[in-house]
Amino acid sequence: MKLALEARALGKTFRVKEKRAGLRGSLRSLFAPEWKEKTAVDRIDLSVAAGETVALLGPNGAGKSTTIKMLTGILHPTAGEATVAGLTPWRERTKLAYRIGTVFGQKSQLWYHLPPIDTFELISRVYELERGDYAKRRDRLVERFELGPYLHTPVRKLSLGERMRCEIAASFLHRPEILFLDEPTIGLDVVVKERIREIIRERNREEETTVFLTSHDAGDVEELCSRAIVIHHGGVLVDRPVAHLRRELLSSKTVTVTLADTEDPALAAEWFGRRAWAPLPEGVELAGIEGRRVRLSVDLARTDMNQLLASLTQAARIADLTVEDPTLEDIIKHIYGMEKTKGGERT
Ligand SMILES: Nc1ncnc2c1ncn2[C@@H]1O[C@H](COP(=O)(O)OP(=O)(O)OP(=O)(O)O)[C@@H](O)[C@H]1O
Repeated sequence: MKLALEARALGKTFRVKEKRAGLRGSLRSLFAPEWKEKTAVDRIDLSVAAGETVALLGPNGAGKSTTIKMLTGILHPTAGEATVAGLTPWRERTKLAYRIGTVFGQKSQLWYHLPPIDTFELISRVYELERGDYAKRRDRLVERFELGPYLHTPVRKLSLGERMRCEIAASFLHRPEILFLDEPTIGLDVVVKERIREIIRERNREEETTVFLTSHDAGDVEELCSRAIVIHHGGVLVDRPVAHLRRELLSSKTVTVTLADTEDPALAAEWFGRRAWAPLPEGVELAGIEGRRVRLSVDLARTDMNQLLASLTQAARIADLTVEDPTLEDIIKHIYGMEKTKGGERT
């Protein structure tokens, strides 16, 4: 198996100024600052095979951006080693730039006052792309991302969605082997998100581009990635195929019951909260009530689903009933929760 990237005991500790309390403390901090060490990434191990699509997940402050910055050579680690496309990122950053693409959702790589076509041209010169090949590739990306109408408009006048499509097209121009994406769809509408994901998937399929992304959007993970690495407090918590996350980590189902319209919706709360069961059976939680629709979260380890459905149909006249897997969003929340509980036990 060819590796696209590998990190061993990779860590980053920042030195941060500790602020003292009060005005006098602030003044003292100004003239005699007190420093403390802050671990952003705690000696993580990870490896990604060539052609794989991997999501790096974690709550705010978990160390995702710091990890990506070390893997792309922007930051020097304070511990450990990493190899990306066979290179040490922070020592061979220029060489690495030819082999990888980067997209930071919060930071533009396009020249703000220039139209995207000029940035594309500059990129083609920086990477010394062959003219004919570059023109063909640019035209194909322009067509796939539907950039035609914005190509000659200065970037500062583009909407966020238009700009992000240009950003991602720009990162693909030099045929990177590995694409690093930090929050690529943040703030975009569903249509643009979908378009971006579709083209990233296409590049992965056709050119076997390795994708390594961070996102708070479960859709990015579900639609783009085959594996998820969850980090928390700077360390790796879970590393699993996305398809397994659901099965292995949350043994719950969401049951949605729609009461028949002969039933009074005002009674729903009473039925499910008090009348039908008082209290709700063990392992069943009321997840929400909207009019006649009631959502229940059911823990399969503690509840017999057959019995539950039977008692539901007895308790009320039901127009519709669905049983679904929890969303990836729920699962990720659950994983963070697991870590919190562990943290609680430790302290
Ligand atoms: N330059 C820096 N100096 C000091 N501390 C930093 C620096 N950069 C990051 N940190 C700290 O390191 C930790 C990890 O930050 P990082 O940006 O990697 O998290 P993240 O997982 O990307 O979070 P988010 O989802 O909010 O973007 C945070 O506590 C952050 O405050």
